[in-house]
Amino acid sequence: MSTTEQAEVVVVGLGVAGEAVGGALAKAGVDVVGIEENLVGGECPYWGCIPSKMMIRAGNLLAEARRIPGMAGRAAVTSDWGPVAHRIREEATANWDDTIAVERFTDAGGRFVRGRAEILGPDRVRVGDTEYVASRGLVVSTGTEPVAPPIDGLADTPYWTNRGAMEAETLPASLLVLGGGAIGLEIAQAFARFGVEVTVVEAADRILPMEEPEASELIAGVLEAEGLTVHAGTPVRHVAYDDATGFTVTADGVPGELRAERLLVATGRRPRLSREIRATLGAAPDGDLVDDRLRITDRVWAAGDVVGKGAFTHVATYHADIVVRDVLGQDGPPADHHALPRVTFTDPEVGAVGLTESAAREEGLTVVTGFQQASSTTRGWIHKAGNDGFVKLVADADAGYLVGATSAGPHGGEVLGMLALAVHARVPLTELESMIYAYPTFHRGIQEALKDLRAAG
Ligand SMILES: Cc1cc2nc3c(=O)[nH]c(=O)nc-3n(C[C@H](O)[C@H](O)[C@H](O)COP(=O)(O)OP(=O)(O)OC[C@H]3O[C@@H](n4cnc5c(N)ncnc54)[C@H](O)[C@@H]3O)c2cc1C
Ligand SMILES: NC(=O)c1ccc[n+]([C@@H]2O[C@H](COP(=O)([O-])OP(=O)(O)OC[C@H]3O[C@@H](n4cnc5c(N)ncnc54)[C@H](O)[C@@H]3O)[C@@H](O)[C@H]2O)c1
Repeated sequence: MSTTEQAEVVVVGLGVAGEAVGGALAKAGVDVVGIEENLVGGECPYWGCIPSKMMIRAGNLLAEARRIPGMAGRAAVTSDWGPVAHRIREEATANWDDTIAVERFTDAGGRFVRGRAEILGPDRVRVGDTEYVASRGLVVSTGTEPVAPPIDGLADTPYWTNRGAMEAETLPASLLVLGGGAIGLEIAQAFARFGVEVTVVEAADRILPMEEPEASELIAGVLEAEGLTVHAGTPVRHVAYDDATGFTVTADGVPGELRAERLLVATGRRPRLSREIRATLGAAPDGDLVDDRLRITDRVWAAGDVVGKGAFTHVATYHADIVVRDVLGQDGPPADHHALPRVTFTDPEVGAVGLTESAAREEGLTVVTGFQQASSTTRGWIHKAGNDGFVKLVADADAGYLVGATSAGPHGGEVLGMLALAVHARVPLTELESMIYAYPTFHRGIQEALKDLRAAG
């Protein structure tokens, strides 16, 4: 027999966004039911940001040690995946156990339900035999799921998504990575630094196709110099698997067959929100899911990856703050994604904010750009080994401020900080030109790129 439970707010999906919304509302005294079918905390702590960055930190240590010859003496480097797998199990994920996160939510006053929520309408969901009715609001924070491309044979193979890679206790001898985006490249480089023979196959004509072409060229060059093989513009036609020989892949433009012990599919993610559920919630079938208060309709909010404005943890927490304020009836700035920052944590890191040059041109802006190689700055020259990188600025010449920027290089994600502020606050170029840049820092490359931008127009 089915039962009905009332709540003020029902949150579907307690990943980064849902956990933040549910926890904050519960702390504010709102009667919240939070529903999670898997682990409270979502993709980021268990299979995403945190474990991948532990791998990257370890891989970067190996790479730095290998840079010692010619710079600081000799180093004999022997890699061991054991401490990385152990850290991911013990420190990051508690062996993929969310007890602490559940307690954090219930201690705040939330009512926790483990199970898959079926959204029945703008004010109700069902989990098993229980219907939960929300008197004040429904929050949809169901995240994204990996997309598997319709490649002949792929579905019948035991390929990895990010989850398989994050859970790896031992490393394969060889890895084929489908997709040269953030997930594919971060994992590819980290695994390769531990001795895995890695091949990346990207369907678009360059890896990191969403970022500046200079970034794609930079990272492809660095990866190839580290011994990885990178194929771009080579869509995969067929995948096969055999226990004895592993994976075999054929791709247009790649002679013969590619073989590897493991295959990672990292070809993008899609929101966990079907067209039927959009309709059930009263959203249009296509286009923006939410308004600038993150409302789908009057009493239904969405937050995080599912919104489709950037699949990043910082977007999920940004959305969560806005939803919490709006549910509580508090004032605050509306959601604004014009200065969306993102960092691909390869080495060198590719930090970017706002529009790329081509995106700015597509918007019809009068675009002017400035560029500076990291190795030509004093700090980059001193740094020497591992100094690949650049700063690229994209300005709206008519408005006189930056609309986008890329900082690739050592600490590229940190250098991004002031560029993100400049794009966010639409700081006039004249202000950026008149400030003092500490010497010798990587961010002084911004000052040089500004000079280049002025010289260009
Ligand atoms: C390998 C990898 C590395 C990443 N690295 C970074 C990084 O360095 N920096 C960064 O900013 N971002 C990174 N991300 C992205 C980041 O993980 C996501 O942006 C973030 O997790 C989004 O949070 P969310 O709450 O929107 O979604 P999720 O974390 O996906 O949470 C959604 C939750 O909803 C639950 N759910 C879905 N449907 C239902 C239902 N019907 N009923 C009940 N529960 C449901 C799911 O089980 C899940 O727990 C990475 C992602 C991956 C895969
Ligand atoms: N550092 C970070 O912040 C970070 C790290 C990892 C993931 N993420 C988030 O997760 C999202 C998903 O990551 P992702 O790397 O899966 O997606 P992505 O969209 O960033 O990259 C997918 C890549 O796969 C390529 N591709 C698509 N179909 C293909 C095919 N059939 N064969 C070969 N290549 C194909 C695309 O052209 C693209 O380059 C990212 O967009 C990002 O928002 C963020």
